[in-house]
Amino acid sequence: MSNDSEVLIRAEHVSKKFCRSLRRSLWYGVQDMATALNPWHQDSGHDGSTRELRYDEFWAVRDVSFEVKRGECLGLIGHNGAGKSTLLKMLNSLNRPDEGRITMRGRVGALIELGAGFNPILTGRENIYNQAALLGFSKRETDAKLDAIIDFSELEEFLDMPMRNYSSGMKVKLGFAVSSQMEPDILLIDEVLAVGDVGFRYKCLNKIADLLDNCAVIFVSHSMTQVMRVCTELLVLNRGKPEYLGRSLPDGLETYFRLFSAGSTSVVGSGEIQITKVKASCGQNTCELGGVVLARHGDRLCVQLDLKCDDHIDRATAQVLFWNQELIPVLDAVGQDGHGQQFSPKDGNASLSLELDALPLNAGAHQVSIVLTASDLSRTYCHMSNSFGVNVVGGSPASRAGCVATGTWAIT
Ligand SMILES: Nc1ncnc2c1ncn2[C@@H]1O[C@H](COP(=O)(O)OP(=O)(O)OP(=O)(O)O)[C@@H](O)[C@H]1O
Repeated sequence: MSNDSEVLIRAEHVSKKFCRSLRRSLWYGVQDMATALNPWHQDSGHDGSTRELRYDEFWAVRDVSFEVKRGECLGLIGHNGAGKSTLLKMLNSLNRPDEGRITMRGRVGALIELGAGFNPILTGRENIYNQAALLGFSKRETDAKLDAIIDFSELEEFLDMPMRNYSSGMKVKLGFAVSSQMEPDILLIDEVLAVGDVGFRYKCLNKIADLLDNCAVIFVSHSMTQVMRVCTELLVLNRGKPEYLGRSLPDGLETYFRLFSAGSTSVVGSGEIQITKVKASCGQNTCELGGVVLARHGDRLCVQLDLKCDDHIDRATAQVLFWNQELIPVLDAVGQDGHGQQFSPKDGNASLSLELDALPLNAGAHQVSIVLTASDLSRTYCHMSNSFGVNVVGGSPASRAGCVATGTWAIT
C-alpha cells in the first residue's frame, strides 16, 4: 500500500459477515458481546467475533483492499447481492467490518440509500440544513451555499413541502445537490442516481467529473455506460470477493460481464413465421442457432436464415439487430433503402442471407436478434432474441464504443 498523503480512502483486508436467520443473528450478537467482555478471551476478530463462519452465516464482503486518492473515481460493480452496498455502508460508518481496517480522510458526502438521512416530516429546506450539519457545516456556511443547492436540485417550488411527499427522484435530486455543493473530500454514491430523470443524471455525472479535481469518489452502478463516463478505475466484486481491481476499464468490464451468462434463445411474436435454420459465418468460423461465432473486426460476416411462413403471408420484413453485453443495440443491419429487408415467401418458405462486408462491431461479446414483421410493421411475426452470439476480436478494445471505424485524420 502506498503512503501517499492524497489517499483519502483506504480499505485493508475488509470483511463483513451476515447471518441468514434473524433469530440466530441476534443470538450470535449476544454471544459475541459476552465473548468481547471476557477479559481472558483472545480476540480473534473485530469486536470479539470469530473468523469462522457459524451456522447460517456468510461473508457479504471478503478480504477487500483498495485505496482511492483525491482525483480518482473508483467504480464498484458486481451482480445483485455482490456486497457493494455493504462495503459502501462500512466506508460510511453505518456498519462495522468484522475484519480489516478502513481509513477515511476528510468530509464524507454519501448518497447510499434513497432518502436516508432525511427526516420525512421536515421540509426540503430544513433537511438541507440538517444534512449540511451532518457534513460538518455551520448554519452560516450552509446559508452561503443555499442558493447553489436549490439551483442544482431544481426543486425551488417544492422546498417548503415536507419530504415525505417527495417522489424518489426528488429525494435523490436534493440529496445529490447537498452532497455535491458542500464540496466533500469523499463522495460515496450508490445506485441511487438510477431513479433520477435522464437530464438530472447527466447533470450529476458532469458534476462528479467537476468534483474529481478535489475529491475521491466511489461510484456504484449497474450502468456500465455511466461507469465508463466517470470512473478512473474499477473494483469488481463477485459474492463479496474482489474479482478485479485496476485501472483498465476494458479489463474490469470484461471481468464483470464474464460473471453473467448470455441466456438462451427466446422467441415472441404471433408465430406466423418460424425460423427453421440460422447459420452465421465469418471466414472458417461458423455457428448455428444458439451458437457463438468468432469474428474479427472488419471481416465479412454472413448470416443465412431459413423461414417457414403461414400461407396468407405474401410479404414481410426481416431485420437483424446486434446487442452488446449491456443489452444496448449497437448495430442494425438494414437493406439498401435504410429499412429492414423485404421478402416474399414462395410456397410458405423463404431463405434470406445477409452479408456485412466489413464488420464494424468493436471487440466484445454480442447477441443477435432476428425480427420478422409485416411490411408496414403493424405486426410482429417472430422476434427471436439471442439467436446466436458474435464474439468480436480486434477493433479497439480500449474503446467501449459499440462500433469503431477507422477515419482519416489530418492536422489542418
Ligand atoms: N443487514 C443484513 N443482514 C443480513 N444480510 C444482509 C444484510 N445486508 C445485506 N445482506 C446480504 O449481504 C449480501 C450483499 O448485499 P448488498 O446489499 O451489499 O449487495 P449489492 O451488491 O449492493 O447488491 P445490489 O446490486 O442488488 O444493490 C446479500 O446477500 C444481502 O442479502
